[in-house]
Amino acid sequence: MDASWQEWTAADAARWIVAPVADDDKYSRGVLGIVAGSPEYPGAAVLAVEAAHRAGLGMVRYTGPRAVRTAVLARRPETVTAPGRVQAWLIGSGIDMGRRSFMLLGDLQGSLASGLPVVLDAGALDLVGTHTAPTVITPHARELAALLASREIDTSIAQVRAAPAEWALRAAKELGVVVLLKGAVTHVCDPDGDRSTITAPTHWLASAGTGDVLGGILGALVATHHERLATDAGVLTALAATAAWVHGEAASRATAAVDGGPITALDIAEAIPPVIGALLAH
Ligand SMILES: NC(=O)C1=CN([C@@H]2O[C@H](COP(=O)(O)OP(=O)(O)OC[C@H]3O[C@@H](n4cnc5c(N)ncnc54)[C@H](OP(=O)(O)O)[C@@H]3O)[C@@H](O)[C@H]2O)[C@@H](O)CC1
Ligand SMILES: Nc1ncnc2c1ncn2[C@@H]1O[C@H](COP(=O)(O)OP(=O)(O)O)[C@@H](O)[C@H]1O
Repeated sequence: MDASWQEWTAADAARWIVAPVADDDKYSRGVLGIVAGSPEYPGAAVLAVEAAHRAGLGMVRYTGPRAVRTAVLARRPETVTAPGRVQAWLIGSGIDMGRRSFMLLGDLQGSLASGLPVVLDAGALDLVGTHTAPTVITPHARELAALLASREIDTSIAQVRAAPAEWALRAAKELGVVVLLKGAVTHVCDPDGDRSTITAPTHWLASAGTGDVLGGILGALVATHHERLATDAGVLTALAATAAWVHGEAASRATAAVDGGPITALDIAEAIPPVIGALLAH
């Protein structure tokens, strides 16, 4: 691998975790708007919302389809389902690009037009480049290959899997956004040359929904740092690397709690708070 890729550490991550102070309220801490989940994939919204709450932020607003809202509220009644102001967006998880309704597309485009920092995942990845908001995309190898192919950049899943560092960097430069390319080693980079790897501490992560949990963690970190992001969009890269580190560490703790046995995406979300606590004490 290129020597300029550095492994993100606990000490690096600890710099990006903030706890509330006396004059904070739920709004100053950051509100994350989530446009995710669908009748086909309601669980993705539940997982992203759960992870965002567990990572620590002021509020989550979720205004998706009624059936999905019901599922989200059953798991996390703290979630606000009325529309309103937010400081950051997580969009696309659990959405099938090919089945987006006119209304949903309007919601996605509205989020992007807000100019607020945005985490673009799964079914919203094709919208990258249609706006100027500070953006981080969170594809896995198949999604990155499809996205690049749609921009007439000739590649394949096999090529992305064989050289993830190169393709993540190429995508960041061509698309002008922060790229978090998921895998057993996650690559985070931006067009300015910042680049980090996060090596997953456990392969039990390879199960359905863990990417949705990562999106929730990252969305929460972005919302929490909204004031800094308003003047310095460059910190998005560090926030993305921190989210991947927290995700891996939560998975590590979750499997350790079951003697190294299997874990689910929800187990990972539930293991986030002690990871945040340990980073605050770091
Ligand atoms: N709980 C939830 O709500 C969850 C919701 N989720 C949401 O789902 C959405 C899609 O995300 P994704 O990454 O899974 O799909 P995607 O990149 O389009 O790849 C599809 C490819 O997989 C392949 N394939 C399928 N079955 C296969 C098999 N048995 N064995 C081998 N291959 C198989 C299939 O190949 P094919 O069958 O066409 O040959 C196709 O190429 C996304 O919005 C995400 O957020 C997920 O997070 C999970 C939890
Ligand atoms: N073999 C593996 N070892 C460790 N981590 C993995 C492995 N495969 C995938 N992951 C991690 O698991 C998560 C899977 O996310 P994603 O592919 O979006 O799944 P889903 O769409 O089901 O949520 C990512 O964070 C990725 O880095």
